[in-house]
Amino acid sequence: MVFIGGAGNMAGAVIGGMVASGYPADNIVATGRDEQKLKDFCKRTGVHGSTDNLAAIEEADVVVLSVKPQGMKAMCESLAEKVSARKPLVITLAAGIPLAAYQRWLGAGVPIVRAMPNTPALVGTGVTGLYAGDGVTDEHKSVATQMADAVGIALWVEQESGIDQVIAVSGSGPAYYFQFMESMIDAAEKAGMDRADAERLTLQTALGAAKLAVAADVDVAQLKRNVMSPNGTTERAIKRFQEGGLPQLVEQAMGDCAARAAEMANELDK
Ligand SMILES: NC(=O)C1=CN([C@@H]2O[C@H](COP(=O)(O)OP(=O)(O)OC[C@H]3O[C@@H](n4cnc5c(N)ncnc54)[C@H](OP(=O)(O)O)[C@@H]3O)[C@@H](O)[C@H]2O)C=CC1
Ligand SMILES: O=C(O)[C@@H]1CCC=N1
Repeated sequence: MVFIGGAGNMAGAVIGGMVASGYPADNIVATGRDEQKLKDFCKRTGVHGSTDNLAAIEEADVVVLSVKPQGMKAMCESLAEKVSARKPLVITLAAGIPLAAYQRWLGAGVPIVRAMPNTPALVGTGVTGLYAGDGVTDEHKSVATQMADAVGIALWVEQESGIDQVIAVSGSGPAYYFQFMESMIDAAEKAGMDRADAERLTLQTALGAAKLAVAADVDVAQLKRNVMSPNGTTERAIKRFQEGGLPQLVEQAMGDCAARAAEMANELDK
């Protein structure tokens, strides 16, 4: 499996998670332009590295594309001849680029899966949304599912627009939680707590809440009520969140996120 842009944030997290889960590092090649960065990454993970994309994909059955959306067209066009001749399974991790664009850039008939992972893949708790284009076989789907399962949970969506919904929930979602944690840490420090203590307590609380929510047989609304004593402290805090419009704000932010993914598709060089 060859990851183009493999030492980057997203592919690096997927590769790190795959290797940690037992996938043989020897079967993975990461490519990049920055030789030192690639070297450090390969040393850390045990995978092979190359600064030559064309040489790296020479015999690849699976090519994972993980460069920034802005660099995707040029990168695909540079691989097109080889990819359209050999037709490996191409899995793209990019947000905001529709399958139709890859078909233009790589040539028709190449099996392409759009995958939308998230960075918690690095610690095996990732979420990957998947969408299969034309010509993707069950065998291809099982390869993509295996990659996703190795680093967390997978969800196949039926419509390509489902990928934008996945981005709004889980692709970008880790950053929403990091923002919330950052705000809690800042507030606790402002209130007089030592920053390191604030960080430790905030992170453990986030971890505990997520673990409890996954394990519990009641929904998150009930778990929230379980923390709220009538006329107690939590009720006062939650009232402030609700009066401040947090639920609406979350809905708007997720809407903006999905809208940005759709907008990015219109900004592509044709
Ligand atoms: N970050 C995230 O949480 C998520 C990102 N994504 C998607 O993943 C993709 C990558 O994002 P992210 O990892 O954040 O970005 P990064 O910039 O961290 O990673 C991109 C990598 O691509 C490499 N690269 C760029 N051009 C080339 C090229 N021509 N040949 C080989 N390698 C190249 C860069 O290497 P070098 O520095 O050596 O140039 C860099 O390491 C994006 O398309 C994004 O939409 C999807 C889900 C979540
Ligand atoms: O912010 C972005 O565009 C990428 C896609 C999902 C998470 N990061």
